[in-house]
Amino acid sequence: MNHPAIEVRGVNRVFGKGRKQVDALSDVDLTVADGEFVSLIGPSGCGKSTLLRLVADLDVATSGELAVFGKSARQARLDQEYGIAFQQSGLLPWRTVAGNVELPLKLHGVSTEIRRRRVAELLELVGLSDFAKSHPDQLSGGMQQRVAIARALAESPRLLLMDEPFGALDEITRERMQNELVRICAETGAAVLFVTHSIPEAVFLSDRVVVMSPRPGRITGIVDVRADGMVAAHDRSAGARDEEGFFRAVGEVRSLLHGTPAPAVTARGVDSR
Ligand SMILES: Nc1ncnc2c1ncn2[C@@H]1O[C@H](COP(=O)(O)OP(=O)(O)OP(=O)(O)O)[C@@H](O)[C@H]1O
Repeated sequence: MNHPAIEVRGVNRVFGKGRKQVDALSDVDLTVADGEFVSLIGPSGCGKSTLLRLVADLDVATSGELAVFGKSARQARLDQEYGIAFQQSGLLPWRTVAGNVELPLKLHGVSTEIRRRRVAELLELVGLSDFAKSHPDQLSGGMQQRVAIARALAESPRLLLMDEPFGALDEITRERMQNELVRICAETGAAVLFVTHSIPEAVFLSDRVVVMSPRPGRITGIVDVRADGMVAAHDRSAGARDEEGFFRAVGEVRSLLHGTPAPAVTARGVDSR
């Protein structure tokens, strides 16, 4: 049986005790299918990063169940089922670009020859073949983020966990990186759980956008961007951002975020009543 990439059931995360208690996540249920791109969006402090960290086995839920490809988060980490990319690229400044990308492979004892081939493939995938010998401080922010994505993909994970990976980039670079990520996901077939503060970014990238409430973080709604006929199922071309359906989806996510009535959306378009 094919397991979903992520299954979260009734997850709660409480930090601290007594007057200092923080209910970060409350009764969260979420399934991310194999190969699906799901974004988490919500106000600051609503628990997006906490949820991602639980999936990545960087933190443990107070209660509830969580599985990654049918395994515990810990087992999935040990089996290198996922790659992680955060807002700060987290590259090691003293290693070259190639040296950074190959690091996970080296740590897992992959032979020099296989590492060399895999790094060449990955750098080609992210368009940085000419920069293998450069150091991170010789690259722009967008290029550094592409190196981080290449590193996250090094072990061919079936799942990518991304926490605002483009948050520190300027708007032009950010859109370019979104286009790149779409292409990389199409080529690798990886599922993605993606945290962002940007509604257009979430709509452009995702199959589904999960909207969370202010603390304690709960899921208040899910916009099924592709299934609701807002953005054509396979259209993630750069031009999709100018389609009417794209704006409808953005409007729907925004109204869920702000708790205002959503415009009625049908498969045929906006219901203007
Ligand atoms: N280790 C911790 N100890 C105590 N409180 C924590 C810890 N980690 C997170 N929190 C609290 O849990 C809540 C959720 O934090 P989290 O970082 O998940 O939010 P977020 O939605 O990712 O926020 P942002 O959009 O600002 O990055 C916040 O109130 C935060 O202060």
